[in-house]
Amino acid sequence: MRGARRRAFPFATLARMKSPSNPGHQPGHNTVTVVGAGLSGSEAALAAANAGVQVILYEMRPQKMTPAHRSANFAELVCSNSLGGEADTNAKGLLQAEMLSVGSVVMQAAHQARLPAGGALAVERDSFSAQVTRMVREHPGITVRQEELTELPEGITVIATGPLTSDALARALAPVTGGEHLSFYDAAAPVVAFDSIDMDLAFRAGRYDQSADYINCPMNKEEYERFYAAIELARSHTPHDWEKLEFFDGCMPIEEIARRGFNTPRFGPMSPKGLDDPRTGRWPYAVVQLRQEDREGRMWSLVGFQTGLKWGDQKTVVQLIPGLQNAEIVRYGVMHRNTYLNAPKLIDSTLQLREHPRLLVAGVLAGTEGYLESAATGWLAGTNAARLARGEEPLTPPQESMLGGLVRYLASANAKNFQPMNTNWALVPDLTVEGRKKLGKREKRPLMYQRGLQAFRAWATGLKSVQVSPGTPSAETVPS
Ligand SMILES: Cc1cc2nc3c(=O)[nH]c(=O)nc-3n(C[C@H](O)[C@H](O)[C@H](O)COP(=O)(O)OP(=O)(O)OC[C@H]3O[C@@H](n4cnc5c(N)ncnc54)[C@H](O)[C@@H]3O)c2cc1C
Repeated sequence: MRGARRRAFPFATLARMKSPSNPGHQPGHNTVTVVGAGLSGSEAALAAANAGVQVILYEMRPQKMTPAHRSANFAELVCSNSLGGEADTNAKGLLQAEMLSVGSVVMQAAHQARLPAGGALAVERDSFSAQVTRMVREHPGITVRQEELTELPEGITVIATGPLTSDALARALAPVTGGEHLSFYDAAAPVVAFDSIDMDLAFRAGRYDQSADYINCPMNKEEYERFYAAIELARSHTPHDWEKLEFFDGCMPIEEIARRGFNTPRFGPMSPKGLDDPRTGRWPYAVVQLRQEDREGRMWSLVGFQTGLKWGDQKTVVQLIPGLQNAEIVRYGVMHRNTYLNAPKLIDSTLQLREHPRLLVAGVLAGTEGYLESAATGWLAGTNAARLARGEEPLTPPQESMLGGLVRYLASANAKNFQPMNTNWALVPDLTVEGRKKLGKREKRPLMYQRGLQAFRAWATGLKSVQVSPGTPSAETVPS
């Protein structure tokens, strides 16, 4: 079994720690505190509780809401309702399979709440988070405290407070992170009502004849030029201070994409590739795709249209899209603060803070991007927190696995311009087969998928606290 060989937490140190900042918070030796019940915190709490330790879970909602959350539910999805592609050619597909194999609560709930979305794992958001909430609340080993934590508690703690960590806790984190936590903004896309979409202009299709789960709004050149001019004008009305900020490439506002050039949206979220317009039999000049948001299909979000435009301007821009000329916007796009640590400077691949090994971080705060990545790092942080509580070494999954690749990247990336990272194939070692010069992506990725899943399952099988589900991958030999 591969594992990081350091930072077991000595209990003598535990005894010397400061008294608790929150009255009534008294973690014992077999107790782990988890702060935040989002994607990562819910997963961390269940992983630790399933490993047999007592968990105290703090969640500040609904007493104190974040700017993006709307409910009191745990693991609320604040923007898209997709956990990414499931195929064995997709890096997210591998991470999903790894998480399923160790009984991830987020993956279980996602499968129960899934909606049709081509090759992606999309969910009905309310039933998804209701299901996670139920599983966390019903676990006998978890005590939920619905309050904001404003100081770091004593004892072994997983901090999973996400991109919208409350200001008070962010301040409390500064001394242990050396003030090296950063913040910037990213954006959510508008959602429109299905019955306001003109289906005489829009058409249902998936790219390259994949299942027709998307609604596509096609544009000819003149329509695109009008749309582009409007978005340029709208951008000039919007306060400019956010433009100096850095964005995740995968969540860049559409107006920022447009600022980079006339054709940039057409080569990004508005790409027409693989979409035959039934009216012309050809690919349009540009396309806006809509993805189903709720089980009934009454709400559809504009794919890749995260935006911080003022709401009046947003409406003008959206209604210039053919098929959306009368669109009713049921949720406007917004931009939000994002808090994360400079992971390579601060954390080990076990997700412990190097200088404060009793503290573990997970989710966006740990420098990951994405729902699935947050959940997966939550699972590892919870598992390692439980190991520390039992006096065992914390571990790192194998490097061939997607989770192993991700946490190794967090601990070892270039700290200078560190930006949150999501799952991708470059995180795991490349694959070569003896006697073959070069494998194409389509050939190689399913093999990397099997290699990663086999390695992960073998590693997880060695963890006494984890039940690894039988089944995939196939028994055929995987090249190393
Ligand atoms: C606006 C926005 C849109 C996003 N869109 C997407 C997307 O479309 N797809 C995607 O994959 N990812 C998206 N992300 C990024 C990321 O995947 C999600 O934010 C994800 O929810 C992060 O999981 P997490 O567990 O780190 O944080 P969260 O899920 O936000 O969980 C953190 C929890 O901690 C609680 N909390 C905060 N401070 C305290 C405190 N002091 N005491 C107690 N509780 C506290 C919060 O209330 C929250 O419930 C988006 C992020 C933002 C901000």
